[in-house]
Amino acid sequence: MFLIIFFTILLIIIIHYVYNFNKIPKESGNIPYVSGLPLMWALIRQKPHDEVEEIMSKTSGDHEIYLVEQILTFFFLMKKNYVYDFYVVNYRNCRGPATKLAAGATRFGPFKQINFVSPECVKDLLMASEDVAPKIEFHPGSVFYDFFGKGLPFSNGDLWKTYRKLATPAFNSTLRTDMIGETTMELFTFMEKNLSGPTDIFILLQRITIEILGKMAFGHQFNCLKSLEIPHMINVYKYIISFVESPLRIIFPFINKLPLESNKKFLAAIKEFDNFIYEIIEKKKDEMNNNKINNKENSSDLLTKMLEYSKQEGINTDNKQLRDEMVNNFVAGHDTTAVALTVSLYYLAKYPEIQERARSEVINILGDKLTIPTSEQLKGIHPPTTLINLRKPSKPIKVGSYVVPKDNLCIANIWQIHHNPKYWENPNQYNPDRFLINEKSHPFSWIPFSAGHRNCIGQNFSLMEQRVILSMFLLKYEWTLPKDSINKEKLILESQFLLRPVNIELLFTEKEFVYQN
Ligand code: HEM
Repeated sequence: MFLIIFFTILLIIIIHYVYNFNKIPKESGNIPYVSGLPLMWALIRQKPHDEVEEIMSKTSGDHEIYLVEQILTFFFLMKKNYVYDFYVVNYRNCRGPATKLAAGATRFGPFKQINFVSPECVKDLLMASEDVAPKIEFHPGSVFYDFFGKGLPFSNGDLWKTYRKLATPAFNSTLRTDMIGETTMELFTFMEKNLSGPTDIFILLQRITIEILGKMAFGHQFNCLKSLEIPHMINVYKYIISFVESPLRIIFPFINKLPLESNKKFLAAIKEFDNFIYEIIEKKKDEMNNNKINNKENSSDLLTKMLEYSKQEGINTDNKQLRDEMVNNFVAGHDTTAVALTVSLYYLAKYPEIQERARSEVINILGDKLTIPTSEQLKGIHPPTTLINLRKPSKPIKVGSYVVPKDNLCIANIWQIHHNPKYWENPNQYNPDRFLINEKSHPFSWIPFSAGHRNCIGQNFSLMEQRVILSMFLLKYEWTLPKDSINKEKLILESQFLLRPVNIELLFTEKEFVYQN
């Protein structure tokens, strides 16, 4: 049955493409149209992300902005049962000119999308006011809405303004290096107890970034670093994410309404996760109303701070909206940082001389004993990052010398911006020094956390987290790529819901340092 559906859909796609091949759509205005065919072919062959981007970059030539057709291509990655990809230009970028990371958001279906690949054009898009270029929103009936609701990344107008206003100061007060450092020490103990030989670093870093996010977002310990067993709530969460990523359900949303066992299981999982978050919200509210929040330990998480600010400002917070904010922070805040760190550790393994230089930099600032850095010390250490953005103009918008017609999905293709040879010398070469010599020649040529009023609210937190973890790794271990690593020649990134590294195993050797209090 599955095969019949699969081949029928494949046939429809092929007919659609043959029919539309190089036909310039009327709605593209003066924007150049680029065929999505070469990209589709790359996706069929399951090319890694950088090759897919390169193919698209070659196909689009020098255009700063272009319109491509999204394809309903859904190739299941058999090994992981994950979607490969199903839109023409993959806007979840990653690896920037030096070490970079990933993450993403998605919009699927038989739509056209406008791809922004130059800093000048992206600037006009990201700086456009919200009434011209709002973010996309999910609506009831989609699995995205069921889980993400109307959290910051997917809301506009007064709702977004109110919660961004509450979250901004709350985020600033979560910048505590001690909590991250202590959790990193837990990670080292976990590694000593449970791991030997080559270690899948992404899977490992997922554990610590989830643990840190639980503490930072709502003061909860998931205990991902206590044993090899994955905590129940994290399994529930992972199940929800795998469901939300299911292409068939996004393309044919009616499936979600059918009385299928899988749908019931999904809704039950959401309910379980929601109850878990609602309980935390209720507990925090109760603690605050009864003045039980009196020590640093349980008062510096994001949720508590948002509740405190809402009380001070006289803003009524709705439990459902707080739930949406927590869910969105949770999803936006751990794999992104885990990928960034994985990519950093990978390049430092691939280039041992750069690892040594990074270690010397850290030792210079922190001394040569394993220690938790302070915020002051962190200012001297420089790590990297990157990402995506989705806008759907409600009115025609002028971008460079083009006019983007309304209702077209606009994507800032950060990958291509970060690899644009017009702005970066040898963009594919790993060269962290380019940031020291300030090679960035345009304010929008390096936008890992986006820019403008919808930029990443977790940027400072993530950068601090990366700096603490990376510097502590440099003090504690030396690491290399195993001889048979599949990433030996180059970093393989797989396009899933978020861009993910594939089997980045590293070999760690402990350095002989004593923990310094
Ligand atoms: C390396 C790590 C991260 C990267 C590369 C990243 C990247 C981004 C980017 C590019 C956007 C803007 C999208 C747009 O312009 O449409 C964004 C938004 C957002 N990020 Fe991050 N992010 C990271 C970490 C985090 C963390 C740790 C959190 C929270 C704990 C977080 C929470 C959010 C939220 C809530 C938004 C929506 C902001 C709004 O629309 O007002 N992110 N992120």
